[in-house]
Amino acid sequence: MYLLSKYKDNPWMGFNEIRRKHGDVVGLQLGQQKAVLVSSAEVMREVLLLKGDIFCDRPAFHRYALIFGRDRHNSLALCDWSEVQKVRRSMAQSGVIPKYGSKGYRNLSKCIESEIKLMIEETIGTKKMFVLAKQDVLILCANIFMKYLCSKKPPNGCTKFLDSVQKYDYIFHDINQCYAIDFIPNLSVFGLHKSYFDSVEESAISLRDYVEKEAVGNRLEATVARLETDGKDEYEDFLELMLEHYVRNPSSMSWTVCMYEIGDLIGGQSAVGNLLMRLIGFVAMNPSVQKELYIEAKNALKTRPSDDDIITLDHRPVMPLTEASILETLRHTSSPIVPHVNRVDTKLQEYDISKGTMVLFNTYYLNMSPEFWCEPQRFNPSRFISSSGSVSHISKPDHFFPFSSGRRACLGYKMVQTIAFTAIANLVLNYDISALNDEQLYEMGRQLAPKGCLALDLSDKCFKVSLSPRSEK
Ligand code: HEM
Repeated sequence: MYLLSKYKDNPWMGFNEIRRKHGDVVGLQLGQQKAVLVSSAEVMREVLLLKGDIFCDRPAFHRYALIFGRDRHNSLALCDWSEVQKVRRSMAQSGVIPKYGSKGYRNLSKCIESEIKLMIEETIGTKKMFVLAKQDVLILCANIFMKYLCSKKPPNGCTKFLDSVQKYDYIFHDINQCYAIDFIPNLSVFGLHKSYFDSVEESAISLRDYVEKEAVGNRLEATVARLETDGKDEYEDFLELMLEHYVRNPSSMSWTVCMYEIGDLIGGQSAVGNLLMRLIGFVAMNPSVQKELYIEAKNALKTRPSDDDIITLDHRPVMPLTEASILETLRHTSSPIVPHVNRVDTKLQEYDISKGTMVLFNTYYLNMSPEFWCEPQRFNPSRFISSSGSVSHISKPDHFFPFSSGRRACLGYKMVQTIAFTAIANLVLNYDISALNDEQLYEMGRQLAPKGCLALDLSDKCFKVSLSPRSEK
């Protein structure tokens, strides 16, 4: 803890020092918590894949419980592995990882396109420069998530909806932090962070209420009515799929678990919003990359014209650089894998790992070390492009897995890739994106420096960019 506290601004530098001194598998005692730091792709694969059935639980941080009704097992991402988790994970998978060409995929691409089109129509008509803030990006993503998962379109300016967007981001920001009290729960007797934790819990309770009343509303009654009249397995959206499962198998998932599941997935809006804002920031700071992205988008529309001159998911195969700009943002973000915990005594390489040890993954080292990447600090999407003849395609090295792997791997990667792709492609096609002024440029550089955390500063403190409509497309 002492060594890590030396690197308050970026604890990953502390992890790197530990790796340099002691190797790829290092046992740590973090307060009352036994932990092991792993820093090689080979050992990570041992944890995530080879012994995925052993390292499948999560740490029991009190903070996690506060967000989920005082029981972290209500959460999709922070619970231990269980029969309920198996069921709700596979259900979530069919909702947020729709197969290419399926009805779900077509529905997702329609939701994304209509929201992006709306944003462009509302802003481009003015032909004036405007300021884009993180809140705008979060609202765009929240609209897509609500529409796709629950077929809901909150009215413009709806205060309950705007409040939920802000609260989801607040909770997301908190989950991405790490506190000494997580590892030394006894510190709570000193009332450390009490008012802050109270406000996190309050926001989480209010979001739970929002989900049940506004996102779900009367859909349970509607699902029951549909099943009684036609009984067909045709569901409209993820919410209906989940409610249908609840009606048919009430003993396999409680109502509370269902409400947290849909709430967790709607909350994915904040992860996508923060990543997209990062990508927009990187594009603003790197005009030469922006120019290449613009040319790629313009050419894609020429070879595959679309209604309304919008870049759609159908353009993905001919826009590898745009795809690569998302990967490069993920590399720079170096968001950590949520810690895993082993449920029985086991071994990692030749080391004994006792039951209940928390595994920390040194993804920062794998993503930012000059041992693995040429000029790792540079934002250079082309590093993910390979060419065979005149055809370019994406190629990812084996040590890069931003969404993790195995039975607890991220469920949101398709939402991230599809939304971020369509949004950035249409933004660069229509606008020149730049820093607002020198002060904002400095802030952007500071906030985008790799720190192993996906959450940007909260909306009121986050950098802003300027968008000037292009004179020609
Ligand atoms: C840039 C955005 C995102 C990144 C970098 C990211 C990354 C990750 C990582 C590294 C994990 C941990 C995997 C593990 O422990 O092995 C994870 C878990 C998870 N992610 Fe994401 N994620 C993102 C967005 C999303 C979105 C948009 C959603 C929902 C739609 C989502 C849903 C989940 C869930 C449910 C889990 C927990 C899975 C489980 O524990 O079984 N993620 N994510």
